[in-house]
Amino acid sequence: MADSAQAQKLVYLVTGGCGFLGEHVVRMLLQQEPRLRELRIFDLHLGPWLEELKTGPVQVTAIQGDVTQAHEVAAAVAGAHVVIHTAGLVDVFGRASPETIHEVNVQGTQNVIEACVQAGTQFLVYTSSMEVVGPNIKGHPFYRGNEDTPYEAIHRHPYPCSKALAERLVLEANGRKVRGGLPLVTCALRPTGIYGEGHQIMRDFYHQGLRLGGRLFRAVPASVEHGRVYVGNVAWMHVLVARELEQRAALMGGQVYFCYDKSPYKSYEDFNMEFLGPCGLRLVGTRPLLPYWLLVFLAALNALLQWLLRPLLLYAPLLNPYTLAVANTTFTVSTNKAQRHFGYEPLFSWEDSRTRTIRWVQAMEGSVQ
Ligand SMILES: NC(=O)C1=CN([C@@H]2O[C@H](COP(=O)(O)OP(=O)(O)OC[C@H]3O[C@@H](n4cnc5c(N)ncnc54)[C@H](O)[C@@H]3O)[C@@H](O)[C@H]2O)C=CC1
Ligand SMILES: C[C@@H](CO)CCC[C@@H](C)[C@H]1CC[C@H]2[C@@H]3[C@H](O)CC4=CC(=O)CC[C@]4(C)[C@H]3CC[C@]12C
Repeated sequence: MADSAQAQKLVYLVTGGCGFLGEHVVRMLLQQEPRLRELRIFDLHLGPWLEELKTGPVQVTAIQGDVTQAHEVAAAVAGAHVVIHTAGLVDVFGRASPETIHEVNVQGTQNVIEACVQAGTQFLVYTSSMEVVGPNIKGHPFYRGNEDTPYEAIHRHPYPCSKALAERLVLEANGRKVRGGLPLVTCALRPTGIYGEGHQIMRDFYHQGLRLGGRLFRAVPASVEHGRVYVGNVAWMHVLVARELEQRAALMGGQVYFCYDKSPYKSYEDFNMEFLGPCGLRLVGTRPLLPYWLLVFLAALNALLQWLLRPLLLYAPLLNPYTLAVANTTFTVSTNKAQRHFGYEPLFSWEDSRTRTIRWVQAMEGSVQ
């Protein structure tokens, strides 16, 4: 693939290319992959920003489609050299049913794999998640762990269950013969909590803080550390993996890589304050204002209300037993596997990542109602 005769010859497909991460992957590919001829962006909902990309040298093809529909996926994959599969239903709030989460995240991924096999597409990069590992239902900490750190990964929630199943499908598909007889080369990237421009939960916290008079109230102890990674670096890692998979198929095929960078280890809330603080918000309390047992009670109450109200309306607050458990369990990654296997170094320093995210939050101010 790296040979110069193939300059501007490659066709890439990004599923979920209009999502938070997907948009960064799309833009990163256009900036950093000189061999691109065509970039296909497949998503359930296409963004208007795609129009501006269509004037560049690379053919940008927007495809409105659903990963659960095998024929739509097959049509999008036909003729692609590389597929980056980021599409997924990211729902830990109970907005979608467990069946829908499974259908999109697991069946959707199976459809992508089968489409690669049928079309003769040899390279598949899958966006997995740290949630495939943990935090587990027992709340065991994962402290500075790497891809080989033993951890009891036991899940009940539909989202991590679906990501774990889908990741397994992708890894097991490595080596399958695709049309034409060549082996499929797959690999899975596991971001920790992604942040950066476009992050919906950061947006929600910002607006909540404004509604509360510029304050947010600490709910999680500052000692609980949460792994975070800048979206630009996650996108860069996807682009690099896609680029290196052919040359290093024997090493990288069937492997998992945590997505990491130099973002500091902090609690979820303290980390968010790195951006929300300079935008005028204040985190009240050096300790959680409410005792943990009360938060557990409120989270359980929210779950009960969600269930009771379901026939009438969708009640899906941020706080539920699962999000409380995740936010209260240390999960941090310390690894250099991506650097060793394919030369990954973060493209954005922590200072750049922070500045970019702050600028994005500041730009939102104008749009606050
Ligand atoms: N946001 C985070 O902190 C993390 C996200 N991830 C993974 O990264 C990937 C992207 O996540 P985000 O960008 O945060 O979410 P997102 O919700 O912003 O993006 C997902 C995209 O997939 C599309 N999509 C959903 N269902 C689809 C379907 N049936 N057919 C076609 N497209 C569909 C959505 O329209 C959306 O554009 C997901 O696979 C997620 O599991 C992994 C770790 C952390
Ligand atoms: C107790 C609340 C009071 O402020 C704080 C609630 C914060 C939660 C909504 C988030 C805390 C940790 C987040 C998750 C984590 O970053 C790992 C994730 C990986 C993914 O693949 C998808 C998103 C998420 C599950 C992410 C979701 C939001 C949190 C639970």
